[in-house]
Amino acid sequence: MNPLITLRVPATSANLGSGFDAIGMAVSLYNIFKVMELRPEGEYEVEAHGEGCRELSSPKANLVIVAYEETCKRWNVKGPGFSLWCHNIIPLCRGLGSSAGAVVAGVLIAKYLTGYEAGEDELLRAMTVIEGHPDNVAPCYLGGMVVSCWDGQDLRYVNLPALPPEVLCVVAVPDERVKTSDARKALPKEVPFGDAVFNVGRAALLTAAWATGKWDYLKWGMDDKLHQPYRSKLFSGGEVIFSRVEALPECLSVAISGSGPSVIALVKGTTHRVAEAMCRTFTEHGVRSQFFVLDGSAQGARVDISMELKEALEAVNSPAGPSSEISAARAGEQGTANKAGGCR
Ligand SMILES: Nc1ncnc2c1ncn2[C@@H]1O[C@H](COP(=O)(O)OP(=O)(O)OP(=O)(O)O)[C@@H](O)[C@H]1O
Ligand SMILES: N[C@@H](CCO)C(=O)O
Repeated sequence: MNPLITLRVPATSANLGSGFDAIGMAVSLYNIFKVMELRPEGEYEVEAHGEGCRELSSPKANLVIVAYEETCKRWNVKGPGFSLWCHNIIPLCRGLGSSAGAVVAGVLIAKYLTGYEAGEDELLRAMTVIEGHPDNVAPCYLGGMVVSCWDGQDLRYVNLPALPPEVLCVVAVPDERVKTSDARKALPKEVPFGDAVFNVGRAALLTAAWATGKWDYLKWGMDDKLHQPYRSKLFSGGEVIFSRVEALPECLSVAISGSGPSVIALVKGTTHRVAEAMCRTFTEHGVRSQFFVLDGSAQGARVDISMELKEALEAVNSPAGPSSEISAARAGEQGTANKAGGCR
């Protein structure tokens, strides 16, 4: 059966050190979501593969569906239920924006299943309200490197130029999870004035250096005193990994990716020594890890709408609802609800 809607969303690395809650970049690792068929309002099925497939197979626990429902409520529109097929490559709770990818997908599905006329600004606002901060959802939706500011109601955002091909992102992902909500609880309620001033300068330098290609300034520009000193204690090896990786001349800069525990290094030149130093640090602290060498100029969310969507929406919105014969035949083709395959 052809999907009615196919979405591809990139992973994102937020903060980049100094840009807490404001700066983020899309990287070339993608989740795929497919809306396979429509169902009556409030009825969902999920077939999840890959990362977290067991926990994400329950519609109630699946953030794509939660975000879809919240968006319909925000826009005060009724949307049909649907069966969702997902292939998740982005590791969960590792600081690579898995939740943002799910939120972006849920909001976009709401747009296409309800026909609500939301432009780019409203889509990004709806995504930010659900995620709580814009620095993952903005690059996930728009692609590339994005600077964004959110006051709880309005959002301003600017895309910076993409990383040049000679600068790559090495991301080491340890085999332990840190939920963003826990990583936020580890932050202090107040910070010394000097630390705030430190970060203003660093974040300004980061964006100016990025805009003008002064990559050698990243080591300064990505330095941070607002969150990394507190969060590096939350994962094994976090307190030593930076100094080891920064010592390598090919490493331009290193930061906790998002709320951690993954660590991202921007590298000019060969990547293997940086990847090896990161993974060795995790191994020495008793944690297995994997690494990815990623492109930091990834495209944002991509949506493909099938020709059959209009017809399917008309059928589900008709007073009789979807024909039970069609539903039965499609359920037979698709297999049982919540079927999980290729689980990791
Ligand atoms: N592909 C997905 N489909 C549905 N829900 C997802 C998916 N990926 C993540 N989630 C939800 O998001 C939660 C993880 O969000 P969390 O913000 O803690 O981590 P993260 O987004 O991976 O990291 P960070 O925000 O630091 O980049 C999961 O526990 C799950 O509830
Ligand atoms: N800015 C967010 C990104 C992770 O979602 C944080 O660091 O908590």
